[in-house]
Amino acid sequence: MGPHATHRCKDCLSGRIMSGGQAGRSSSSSGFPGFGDDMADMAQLHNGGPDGPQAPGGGGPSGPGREVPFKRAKRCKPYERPSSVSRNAALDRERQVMSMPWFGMDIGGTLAKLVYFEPKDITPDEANSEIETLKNIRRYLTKNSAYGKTGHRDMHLQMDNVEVRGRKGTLHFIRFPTSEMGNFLELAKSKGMATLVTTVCATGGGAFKFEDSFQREVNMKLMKFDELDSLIRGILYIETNNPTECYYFADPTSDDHCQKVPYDLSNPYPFLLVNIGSGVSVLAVHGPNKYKRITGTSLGGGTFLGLCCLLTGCNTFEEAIELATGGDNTKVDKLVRDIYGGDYGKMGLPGDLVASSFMGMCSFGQMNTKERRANVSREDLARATLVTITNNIGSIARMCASNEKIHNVVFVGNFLRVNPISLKLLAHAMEYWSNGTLKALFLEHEGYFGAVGCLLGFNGFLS
Ligand SMILES: Nc1ncnc2c1ncn2[C@@H]1O[C@H](COP(=O)(O)OP(=O)(O)OP(=O)(O)O)[C@@H](O)[C@H]1O
Ligand SMILES: CC(C)(CO)[C@@H](O)C(=O)NCCC(=O)O
Repeated sequence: MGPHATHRCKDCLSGRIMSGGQAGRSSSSSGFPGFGDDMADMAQLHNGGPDGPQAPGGGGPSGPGREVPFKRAKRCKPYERPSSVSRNAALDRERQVMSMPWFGMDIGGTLAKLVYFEPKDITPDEANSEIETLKNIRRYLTKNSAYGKTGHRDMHLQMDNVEVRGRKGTLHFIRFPTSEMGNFLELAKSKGMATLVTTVCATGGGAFKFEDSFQREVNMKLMKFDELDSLIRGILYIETNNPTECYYFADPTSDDHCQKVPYDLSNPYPFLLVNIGSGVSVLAVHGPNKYKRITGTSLGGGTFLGLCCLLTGCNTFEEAIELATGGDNTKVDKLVRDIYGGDYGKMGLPGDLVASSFMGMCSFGQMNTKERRANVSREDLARATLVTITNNIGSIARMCASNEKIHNVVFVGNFLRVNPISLKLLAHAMEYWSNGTLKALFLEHEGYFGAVGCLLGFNGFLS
């Protein structure tokens, strides 16, 4: 589609974006088959530290001041024979983590993601010696799809017959709002978790925030992992284990011809990774242990949900997306053609491009603003909010990809859950504004990679 063509896709409307390895299988000294000792290196390599103060301009992308150039992998320390005390502590750790049940948890700003590994290769001896509590927990998790009022198992994402830490089994994917952590811990307690000696692998900000509550309420130790290390590790693992994990959209703007097409991501590097959670992190990934966080923005999925609730009175993400699906952002936004009467041809800006988000709502925007406001529905407001947030993220992603000279842009995070409008908008934007040189890629397990990555990890834990 050329710059002057009209953008007619109902999913995108005028929401065009402006301006725009394989997981290791080797055995390792950790004793966890499938994982090398690369996590420790990874922790040293990445720029995972806190970002420093918010850049001026508030919600915009965190600026170049936050960039930290690639650090070279530190050389391994010369081998020192571990003392018997530290050896015992390490063995203790390993024993705790290896004892079932195996969970990986990513406790984010909005959603907590819990990945449960159900072993399917249990020997008769093991089955006999397994305590009742453990059997009950397994039954409870695998036979239900809802837990309490707000916990859900995403059954369509379940992965059977996978290998984790040398065992064969099934991965189950469960989520609940982080705000319900108190109830989650209550539930875990009521199922007898506190009677098991358990260490849970955990990541995300909540692994730090809720560490004491886990210990106090359910006698669980958290083995903490960095969220971005875990994210990448999880992506590589799931991509390796699911041949249809990665896809792109062919013809994203066409209602009739738009198609989801599988994409082979087995040689992924380099790629730009855009994680759209409550906030957004943008990473340049050059190898399994080699990445940097380029930038981020606080205008993310949390912003969409917050603004949408304020503007429309809706209460859930699902409701917000449903409203947006029936809305028209051109009733709310000001388009290039509202300013130019048509295209701004010299700069390649088509008339149906959003020139200014939400400007149609403000008093100096239009002569007939009052009537216009009266004509705007909740659906239109939801759509405009979704398009605004998506466009902004797309624009940042595009600039980062071009600065880093990277062509594949992988979008993940739960903002993309049940959200084909944003998926297609991002797909179109990457392609259109790069003259076809950038490709937007998406992954089926959207928001679960961090939880999977830390379930797999052992080396590289933070404490
Ligand atoms: N059922 C849901 N409830 C709330 N938000 C949802 C839901 N489903 C999808 N979302 C969207 O996903 C976003 C959270 O995504 P995700 O779980 O990837 O991030 P997070 O880990 O909570 O946040 P962060 O990584 O920034 O700490 C929400 O802000 C919202 O836009
Ligand atoms: C703070 C995190 C990393 C928590 O997951 C995420 O919400 C984020 O990347 N926020 C954007 C922060 C910024 O760079 O402006």
